[in-house]
Amino acid sequence: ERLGSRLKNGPYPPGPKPIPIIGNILDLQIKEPGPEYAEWSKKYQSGICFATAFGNNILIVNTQADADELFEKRAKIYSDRPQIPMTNLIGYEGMVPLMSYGNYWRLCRRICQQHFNYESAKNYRPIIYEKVHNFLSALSESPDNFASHNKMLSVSFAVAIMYGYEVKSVDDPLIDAADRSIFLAGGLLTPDASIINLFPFLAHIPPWLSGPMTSRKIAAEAKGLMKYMQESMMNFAKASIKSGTADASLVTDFLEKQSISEARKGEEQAVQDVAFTTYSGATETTIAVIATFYYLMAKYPEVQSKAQTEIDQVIGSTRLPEFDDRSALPYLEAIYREVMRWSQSLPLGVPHALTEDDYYKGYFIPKGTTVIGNIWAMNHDEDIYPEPFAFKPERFFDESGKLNQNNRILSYGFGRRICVGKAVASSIVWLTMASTLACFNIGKAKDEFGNEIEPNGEYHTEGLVTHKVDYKCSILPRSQIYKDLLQAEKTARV
Ligand code: HEM
Repeated sequence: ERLGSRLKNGPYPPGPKPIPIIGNILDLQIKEPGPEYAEWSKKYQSGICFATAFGNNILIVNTQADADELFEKRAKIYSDRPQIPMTNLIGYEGMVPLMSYGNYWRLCRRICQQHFNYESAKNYRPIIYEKVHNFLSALSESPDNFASHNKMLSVSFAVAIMYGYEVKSVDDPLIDAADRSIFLAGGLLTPDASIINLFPFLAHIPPWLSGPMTSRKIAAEAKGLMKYMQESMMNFAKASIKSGTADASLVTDFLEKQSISEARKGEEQAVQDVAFTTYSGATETTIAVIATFYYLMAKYPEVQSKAQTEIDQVIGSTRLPEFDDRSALPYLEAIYREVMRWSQSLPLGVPHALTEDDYYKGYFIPKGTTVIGNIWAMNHDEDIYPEPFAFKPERFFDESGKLNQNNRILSYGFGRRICVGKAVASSIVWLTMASTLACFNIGKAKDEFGNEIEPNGEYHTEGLVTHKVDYKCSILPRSQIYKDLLQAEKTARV
């Protein structure tokens, strides 16, 4: 049947030769798929490569030009998601990144857009200032607890803007429940380095092969924890409205609106789904980017001191950086772009799926194909980024010394499924970078004999997300003035 389809419709794009029945499963089960798939493009002389596994088709898109053509120009048919049967068992059918391209996704995406677009992202600025300054204060008190402070920054921000909930510590039971649920779900949706996410068929393999009873138990636990977090947060939001203490947030604003006018059918469920999605989408990714930034500042002191000189010249040392300073700090902007290019928290993005048969560059791509935008490959494309493994913010300047036009952050993905929180993410990451460089010198940690310790440069992948492995670095205040400024802010908030 497959051969008949190929003869009738034309060849599939090139790729490794499949083995009967299992297809390319062995080619796909690899530790670092981003670089490996990028190699396929060199080997097969094609920006798009094709593979199969147990009858499921996978298209790997390795170049920006092909991503633009398929995900952007042909967005109408390249915006679905591969359906993973485990999703419903875990109760994650309300997660926006996993939803199929239909009316319920449209409703959720519209809610996200209303709340996270560039203009709306400005409404979150007061909360971003508060959370970033809390983070810096905590760092100045206990710099060795960087990982915990970094987590606190992202989770406390996410639940504040979604539920108006204030996290007091990263050990908050509701945060624990959400994180454990996401961890367990990640293992089920992408066992064996994201295999089920790529090949939904595998979720149907017989019990004696997959041990689904264990999977079902884990799925039930993940679902229970997610429901516990969601319901507790909703109850908190309702109680805070009743007592007149509610802070503005997606959920509290919705509940208040609902009490005075009829909310659209299905909207309450959508608001709940968006809130939990935002928690999971906004936390791990942001944590990974900020951990990478601190690592790179410890590794590249010359980049750090150039940015600090720029900050000192533009802002001086009598106040902390503000969002209105952003356009006056081009070198810092280049650092933001380069950090986002150099490492990506989602190296293969989130897989899309094709809803109709398509023809591209003389190749046939069948309906239902899982389409992976290899962000890693595009961010390491030597034609666009010479010396792609070097950390060089200078690559974002033109010959006249001005920031160049390349301001597209590929790490946010593609087309109609592009990260809907990118304006919010950019704000929180940028302010963290600017404020960190104003307040601290990041350097290599030293051992007991005063020798510098190289920070650990490793990453590890859990599900689709790549995390920075913990490392040691030294974080020292640049001056008493910043310490006093942070202390004054903290006192004002209390
Ligand atoms: C630096 C941090 C972040 C990175 C690198 C990132 C990256 C991504 C990527 C690669 C996708 C998939 C795009 C595609 O399918 O082509 C995505 C989707 C998504 N992101 Fe983000 N993200 C970040 C932060 C955030 C934040 C802060 C929010 C919420 C405020 C958010 C909400 C979402 C949602 C809801 C989706 C699903 C969109 C859909 O399927 O329609 N993300 N993100």
